[in-house]
Amino acid sequence: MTVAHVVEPLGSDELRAAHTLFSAAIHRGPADDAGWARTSQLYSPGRTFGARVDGALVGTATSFPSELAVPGGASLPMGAVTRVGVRADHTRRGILTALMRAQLADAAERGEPFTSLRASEARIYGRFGYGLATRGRTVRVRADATLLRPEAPRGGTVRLLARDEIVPVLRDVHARIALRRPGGITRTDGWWSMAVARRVEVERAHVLAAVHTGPDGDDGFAIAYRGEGPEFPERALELFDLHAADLPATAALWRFLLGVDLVESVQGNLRPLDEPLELLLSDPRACAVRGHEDETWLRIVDVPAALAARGYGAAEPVLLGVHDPVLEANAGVYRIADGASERVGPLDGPVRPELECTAAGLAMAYLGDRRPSELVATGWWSAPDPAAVPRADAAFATPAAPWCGTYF
Ligand SMILES: CC(=O)SCCNC(=O)CCNC(=O)[C@H](O)C(C)(C)COP(=O)(O)OP(=O)(O)OC[C@H]1O[C@@H](n2cnc3c(N)ncnc32)[C@H](O)[C@@H]1OP(=O)(O)O
Repeated sequence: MTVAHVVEPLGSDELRAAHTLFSAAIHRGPADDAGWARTSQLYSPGRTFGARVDGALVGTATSFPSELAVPGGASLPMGAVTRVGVRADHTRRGILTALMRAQLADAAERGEPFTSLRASEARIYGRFGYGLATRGRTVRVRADATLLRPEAPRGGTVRLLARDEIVPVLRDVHARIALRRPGGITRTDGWWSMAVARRVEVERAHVLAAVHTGPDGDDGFAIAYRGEGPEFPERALELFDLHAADLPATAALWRFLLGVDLVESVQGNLRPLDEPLELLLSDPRACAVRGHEDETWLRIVDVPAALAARGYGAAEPVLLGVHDPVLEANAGVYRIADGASERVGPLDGPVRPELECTAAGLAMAYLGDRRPSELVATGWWSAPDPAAVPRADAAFATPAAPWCGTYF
């Protein structure tokens, strides 16, 4: 059943109501004044949509401006979509569909070639062209710094930050290093205020924040809290954030965390799939992998711009057909050759594609998370010409697993 609804951008005077609606949709109460003062900063002017039925607000979605690092070193504007919710008595009537369409049209108008989000449930966003583009793993490491192999990279020095240094220092370090890996995104001041400063200043929580200094200055950091809740054993640290420019800095930060007194384990959620913890440890079993989860879902809003912006591995040319019923301007046949991409015709034109995918399927390979061959094998892509599959694998290959590392 669909109902008559209107979707439109919300003014600043309606953001608190939108946030309360979202909070209720995820079974949380409304923010108090102090909480709202923090959390409101994630809302960027003009980027929140509301859906109304008979004048009443029944659905909302917002985004904040960010940049996304793509393979090859470039980064492009991206809308970081968050706080999506529909009132429980209005679900399954097309409200989210209308919000998503409005938001994607808005991103296209703003010239943002991507939107990205973290999904509360994995079945929601594929129909709008989102594909699972980065994944992570949850690891629990026995806390014992002597477990790091003597030959493991040592890095430079690690220092703890005072509470009032945490946000200003880490914001700058993150901005310097976040876009080195495909999938990395920039954070707004509103993000820092909501995600970190709130914990430090409003909740007065104990925060262990450490910075690594390498040969070129500060190049990595970690934020950890005492793990709370039934999933954490006694004396566990929960690693909220660990970004580093390279492996020596990563190893030094882990060595530091594993050596903190009165800590028996350190749990990192959604760590990069290729973070080589087991290779750094003398006892690889000290690192228990507790699960793999989806991290970010990517919507390629402007396929020609996105395909042109990323780098490609050395490969013979590939003709890729992209289908996109939601954003039809993306549909067409793209030729990827000599490290570049161009659209060479419509899907029903004389240039026949060797491989075909949807926007969601393309997003799964775009940052390097999945190889075209695995997507063909599992039916996400089709291969009218199977000989093109290894060529596509070589073209889309990336040296590192894509990873975002920012919760939004
Ligand atoms: C980025 C983020 O903020 S993630 C947080 C998302 N929000 C939540 O999870 C809060 C709780 N849930 C909700 O608010 C709503 O159920 C939403 C936003 C997930 C979906 O809103 P709705 O208005 O019900 O979606 P809509 O009616 O447009 O659904 C479109 C299609 O998606 C399907 N769908 C929607 N939600 C789900 C779901 N959770 N699981 C499976 N299918 C779903 C619908 O069945 C429908 O399919 P159909 O066209 O074949 O009938």
